[in-house]
Amino acid sequence: MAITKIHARSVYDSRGNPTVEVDLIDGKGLHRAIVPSGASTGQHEACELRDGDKSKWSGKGVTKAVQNVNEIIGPALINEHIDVKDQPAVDAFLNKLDGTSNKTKLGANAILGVSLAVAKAGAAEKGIPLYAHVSDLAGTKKPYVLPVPFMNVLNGGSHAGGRLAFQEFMIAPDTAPSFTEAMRQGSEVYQKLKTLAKKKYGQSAGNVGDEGGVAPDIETAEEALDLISQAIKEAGYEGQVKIAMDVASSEFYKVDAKKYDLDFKNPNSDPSKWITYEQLADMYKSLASKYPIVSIEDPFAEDDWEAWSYFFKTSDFQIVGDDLTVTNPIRIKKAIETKACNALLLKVNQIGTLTESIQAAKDSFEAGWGVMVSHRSGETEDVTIADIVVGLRCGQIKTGAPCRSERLAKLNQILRIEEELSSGSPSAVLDSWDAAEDSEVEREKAKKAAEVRAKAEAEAAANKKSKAQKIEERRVANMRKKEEAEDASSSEEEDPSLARARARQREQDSDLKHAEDLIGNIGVSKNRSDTKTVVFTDASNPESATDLSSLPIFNPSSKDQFAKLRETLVPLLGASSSKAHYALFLQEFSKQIVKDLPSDQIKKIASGLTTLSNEKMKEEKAAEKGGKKTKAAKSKATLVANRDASSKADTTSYGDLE
Ligand SMILES: O=C(O)[C@@H](CO)OP(=O)(O)O
Repeated sequence: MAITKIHARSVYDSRGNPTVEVDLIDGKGLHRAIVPSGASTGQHEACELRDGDKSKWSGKGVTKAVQNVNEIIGPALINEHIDVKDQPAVDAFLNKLDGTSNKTKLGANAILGVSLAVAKAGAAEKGIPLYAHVSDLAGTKKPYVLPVPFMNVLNGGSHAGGRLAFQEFMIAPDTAPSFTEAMRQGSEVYQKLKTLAKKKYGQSAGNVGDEGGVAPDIETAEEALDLISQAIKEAGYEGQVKIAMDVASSEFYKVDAKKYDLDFKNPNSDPSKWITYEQLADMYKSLASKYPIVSIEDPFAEDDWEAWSYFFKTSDFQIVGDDLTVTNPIRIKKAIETKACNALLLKVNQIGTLTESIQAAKDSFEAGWGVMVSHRSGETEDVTIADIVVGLRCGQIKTGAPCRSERLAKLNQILRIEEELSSGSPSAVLDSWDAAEDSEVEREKAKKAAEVRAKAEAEAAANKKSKAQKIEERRVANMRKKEEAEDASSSEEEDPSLARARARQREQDSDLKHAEDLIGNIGVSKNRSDTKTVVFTDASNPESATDLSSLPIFNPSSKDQFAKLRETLVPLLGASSSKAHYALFLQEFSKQIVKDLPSDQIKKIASGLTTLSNEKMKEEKAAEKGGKKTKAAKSKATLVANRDASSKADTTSYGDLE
């Protein structure tokens, strides 16, 4: 069914900040999606395009993203006539239209709004619920799995004004016999907790944070966990309702010191008390020995890979990657390879399209990971993630406390789905967990299959390589034979000048052949004395050849001569930087050009590039998002916001954190 109209507008999220809403109209009607927004965002997330005009919405306007939908994405997509049921084709088109690796041109918020609206249109055209359409797209097995709701009932870190460093304390009713029952248990524990918090810490402790959790001014994780354990006990669910934490530790990681500062909201925090990742890991293990903790998210900072791998090796609960993996297949791959965690926090706006989100989940499943679908701290009435978690059969969702409508909208949608799926029969969370256990087995099988496939692919690659080598050997042997034959005949009967021309041509051909993988029509070949000859041929006149290696500029030895070489080459090569193949060319080129260096030198070069890439990313983010603050900057804002805070919970400072 053809799309007749795509229209975006700026609406507001749960923090009162502008966000993108997209309406898509086709023969089936109107399909609407609203994009969420994070506060403790990972540095590696896809670009959320903000206007940056400080005179309006403190720079948080999304008019550019809206304009990109209305003027670029909408018309282009309508013109393309892609079937709305073909989500991968739509999302591939959107990515191509954007053309950047992190959606910095059009904005991940603009792209995601369209991607999700298309998904809803696809479901409507098929006449099935969105979760069923997502399930089709992902190829997930049936029966559907209803998720365990991980409810964030106590807020700390950068989501609250108190001194508590850890960001989220969640309850997980994972033994409830149905989603409906899980919700009842969660809501009862939550109400108990609110009463206890107010009793112990005063009326303001009952004020709720961005995600609906209470925010008492407590200092340590133990205090928070004691309070929650007591609420679970008093509600009558001891042993049944478990606990999970999102530490969001990037917020209190001191990059230079490589340490974690649990007192990060105190501007006069004592550096001698900052702890190493090993000490933090020990703290988690000691907490888990006292409280029923089943899952820890972001236990270490987003780039502290060593700490993640250490923790993975030495602990046995669910370790969830959020800022670490940012729903990005490349970072997920790295986390799988380095054995950094065993679960993914899936946030659609971290990557920007439904297809890539599905891929992130599938990659995670294939590695035997768990997947927890997640809201953002800035949410809306849009409930798409409820359908995604059921459609992908993830078995886990975190979407805040059972409080505040933008949180409950998702949980209420799952209640509807449960009703629809069970039609009154006791379909259950327990069933889901049984099914989830089944899927554990399936995941294990899938993991094995993937290992076998990887091995086969590696062998195939090795075979391919030796085949290529054989072809090359055959080519060289044939050429040698031909040369010998030609030399023999030319020495017997050929005109000497013709023979010379032929020899020269042969040399050029050989040079060109050897260099075909390097740079266009520049040839590289080893001559007999083992110095490299580099011959440039003019395609329009093959007789004209220049030996570049004989030019002094290409034989540098002093520092100045190398500088001269760099000044000559950089503008020559850099002039092509906007061309499509440039990045690919550079990847291969840089590999070849450093391959004779010792490993420590290569490492130095690589780390220089990483630093450059980080700086670039920051600049791009600042420019494209209109000066959106980095995590470090946000932490600073937190310190400032709390400098004069009284010992009571300061919920007014939530806004300052953004
Ligand atoms: O840290 C998180 O996991 C999320 C959601 O709870 O917070 P934010 O959306 O602010 O990144």
